[in-house]
Amino acid sequence: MNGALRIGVIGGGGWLGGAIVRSILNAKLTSPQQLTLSYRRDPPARFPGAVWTGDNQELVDRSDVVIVSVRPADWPALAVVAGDRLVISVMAGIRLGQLSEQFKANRVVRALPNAAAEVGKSYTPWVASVGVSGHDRSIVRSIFDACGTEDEVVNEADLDYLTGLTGSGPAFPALLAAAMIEDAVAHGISPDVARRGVTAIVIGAGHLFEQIGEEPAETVGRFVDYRGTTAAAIEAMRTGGFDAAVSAGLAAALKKSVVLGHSS
Ligand SMILES: NC(=O)C1=CN([C@@H]2O[C@H](COP(=O)(O)OP(=O)(O)OC[C@H]3O[C@@H](n4cnc5c(N)ncnc54)[C@H](OP(=O)(O)O)[C@@H]3O)[C@@H](O)[C@H]2O)C=CC1
Ligand SMILES: O=C(O)[C@@H]1CCC=N1
Repeated sequence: MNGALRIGVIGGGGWLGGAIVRSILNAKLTSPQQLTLSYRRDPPARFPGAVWTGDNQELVDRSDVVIVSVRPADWPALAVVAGDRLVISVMAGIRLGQLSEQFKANRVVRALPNAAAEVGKSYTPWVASVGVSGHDRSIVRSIFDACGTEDEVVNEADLDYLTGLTGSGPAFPALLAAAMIEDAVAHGISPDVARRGVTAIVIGAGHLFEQIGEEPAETVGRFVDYRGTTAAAIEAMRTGGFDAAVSAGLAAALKKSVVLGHSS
């Protein structure tokens, strides 16, 4: 990808939009001067050299690629014409057909990064409309590879499910970690030690999956077979409804993802 690509990010000062901009700049996909970012209220004091505007049509006109990163409830108010530009939405729930119609564009991609984009460790599934070319696909890959890893998926139903699984995903180890820290502190462990220990566990488990390539289910099975403290904990957690709670949570996220598209 060359540095001349003109990229616009609608909502570029937000949580996810800002994380994508930082990743794009770190990867040198473009220069600050070729970036146009939009805000709603006040121009954020971030990304020196980039052009900030409150006018989204100006952003579109200055860009070859337009990333849309406003909340689903705010996107109906975005009355811009993208024409032949590549439009990449990272909004949960909003469908390709809705995007094409609203932005009057036929090169449209629906992607779902996650909060780990802030540290270049997002996983981003994405799906493209029929008008998206091979060259467009390489642009999409380069943007989301800059944020972590990515996969093109085959249909929007997969993306709806993955919105709840990987889009929401960093919150789930955080939920487990928060519960573990709370339990440790309740047992008299100092909050610092509890936090350091639990953080090391989350990172260590991730590295085991990534570097050794063991399936998580195999890890669990190895510990269950060991018949020690871990097996006792796993069996008590499962008896307490752990697997059912995870399934119920992911079903709720999927439902919300579909509802977001219908209600926006
Ligand atoms: N955060 C996450 O972990 C993830 C978020 N997403 C998706 O990313 C999108 C953005 O979410 P997130 O970054 O968390 O939300 P934020 O609220 O942090 O960011 C949204 C930004 O959009 C701005 N904005 C709203 N309307 C306009 C407008 N008309 N023109 C220009 N800017 C506008 C807001 O400005 P202001 O502050 O002035 O209102 C805000 O800065 C959502 O659709 C969400 O579904 C997807 C995956 C993960
Ligand atoms: O919670 C949310 O709605 C956003 C979209 C997916 C992940 N975070």
